[in-house]
Amino acid sequence: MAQGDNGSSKSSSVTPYEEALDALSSLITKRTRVGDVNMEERFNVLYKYLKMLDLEEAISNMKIIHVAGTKGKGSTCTFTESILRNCGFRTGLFTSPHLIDIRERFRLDGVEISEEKFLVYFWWCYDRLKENTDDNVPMPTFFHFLALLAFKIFAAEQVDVSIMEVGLGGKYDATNVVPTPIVCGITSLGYDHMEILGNTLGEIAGEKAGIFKHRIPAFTVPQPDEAMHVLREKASQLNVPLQVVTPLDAKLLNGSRLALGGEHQYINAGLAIALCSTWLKMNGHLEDSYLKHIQHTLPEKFIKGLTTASLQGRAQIVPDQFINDEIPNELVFFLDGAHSPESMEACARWFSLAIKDQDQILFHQKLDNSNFSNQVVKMHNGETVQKKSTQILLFNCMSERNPQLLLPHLMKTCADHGVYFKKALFVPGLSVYHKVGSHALPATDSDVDLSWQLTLQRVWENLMQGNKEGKSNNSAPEELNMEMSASNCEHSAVFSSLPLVLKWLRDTVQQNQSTRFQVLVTGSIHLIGDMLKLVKK
Ligand SMILES: Nc1ncnc2c1ncn2[C@@H]1O[C@H](COP(=O)(O)OP(=O)(O)OP(=O)(O)O)[C@@H](O)[C@H]1O
Repeated sequence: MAQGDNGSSKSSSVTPYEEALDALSSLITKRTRVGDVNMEERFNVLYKYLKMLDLEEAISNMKIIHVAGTKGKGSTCTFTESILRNCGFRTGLFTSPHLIDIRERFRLDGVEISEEKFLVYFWWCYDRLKENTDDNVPMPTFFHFLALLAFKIFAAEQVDVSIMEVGLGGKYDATNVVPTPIVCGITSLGYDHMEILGNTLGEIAGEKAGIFKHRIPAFTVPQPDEAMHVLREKASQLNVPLQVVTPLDAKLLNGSRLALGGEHQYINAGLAIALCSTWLKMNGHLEDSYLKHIQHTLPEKFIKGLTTASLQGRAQIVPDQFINDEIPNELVFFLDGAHSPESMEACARWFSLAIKDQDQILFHQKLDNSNFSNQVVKMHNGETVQKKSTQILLFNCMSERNPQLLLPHLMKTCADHGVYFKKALFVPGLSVYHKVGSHALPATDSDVDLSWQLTLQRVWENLMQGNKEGKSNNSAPEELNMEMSASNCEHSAVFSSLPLVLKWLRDTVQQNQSTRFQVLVTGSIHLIGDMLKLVKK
């Protein structure tokens, strides 16, 4: 029987799945900072766990694609999985973090693992580790356990290819126990997790290049010189043939669109194509000559993979279901889990283009269906007015991040595209980051500490003061009633919870029927997960 956090037995109302999540939560420890612990020593313990789980041989036989990087790992892995699945292979995909359910991290043939299978493999690993660990070799930490579980699942399910996304860094990441991957990929590098990985791009690149293995081919995307220099140096030390892949040329998709939105996805797609073609070649499925052609034409199965892949919370557009029944498309959420300066820019570019695209789509819908009046709205007094779009920012980021870096990148890139936010809303996350399952939800809304959100608000208001010329191009609504916010300033507001934000947005939409609200939700993948839980109910 699993024990609760306070040591008491769980009541019988706890489902087996919740019971497993409770056990998983017990493995969560505070994140290690450099100097706290010997990273190498901690990494090396993983080999003991592999032995306990009898996974050593299975891992060395797996046909693994291993991907590290700062931005685009999840997207690159998702494209890679989708391409190889469409080529007819059984796939296993391990990614992080998850948005709503931990099982999103383990996909078999493109679908998250079923609860039944998860439970079987979970307890198989957990129980064995419990039996074999002690004070000298304690239970693995949360992420170590998840990576071990992924290896177990993919081995037992006998997938043809395992695509493993590094959780953090590379060299000492739990996924790096793989001895001989088929091919490695390094996505776009930038500044993130500097407290753990180092302060320069060179140091960060060095950590990520820690996934390179002797003579195993590796690919990367165009990188800043400082990072590329280190990647090349590390590659040559290990005789790794390292190639730089250019972004996918959109023309190769024969008029279709990439399934994941944003210009940056062409970089990730280019890398995914290189990883897949190398994996196919190394496993005897592609001729060399064919690989040369791939620069000029893409096989249909590759196109299908790239245009049907799916990943939640990255450039995802979700119309609010609640509003939609009555007034279509008045409140639309643009969700993107960007949380580093570079990804903020990518996200801002995507949002700025996507809102224009959305207006286009609605305009065409109107032409196709004369009853669907989305550009023009009839007011209570019978008057018809032209509908306007207003942009709202909904933001939160973890306190380790520097809002002085993130928010200016976001504001400037949007402004460069002529997009100005009517209001920025700051709100704490709903779930507790370091818990899973029912533990992830706080017991009560009261006593929420809003000091971080008030700091974010100050940064935003200062930016707006310094940017007076960047006036809003949204002419409506004139007044937004911010009654429910904890702190209302000229350009922003702080709310104490996401449900309150959602209620305020829905009320505001009702009160401003001539306006379409386009809400960019970003800054934290956890915020995106919380938002999806609320709006997709
Ligand atoms: N090649 C890229 N260059 C810059 N930004 C990118 C790129 N790819 C993705 N992004 C941005 O990063 C966000 C996260 O994308 P993705 O999940 O693919 O990356 P990740 O490396 O797995 O990130 P995480 O740090 O969340 O694990 C996206 O929502 C987008 O804003």
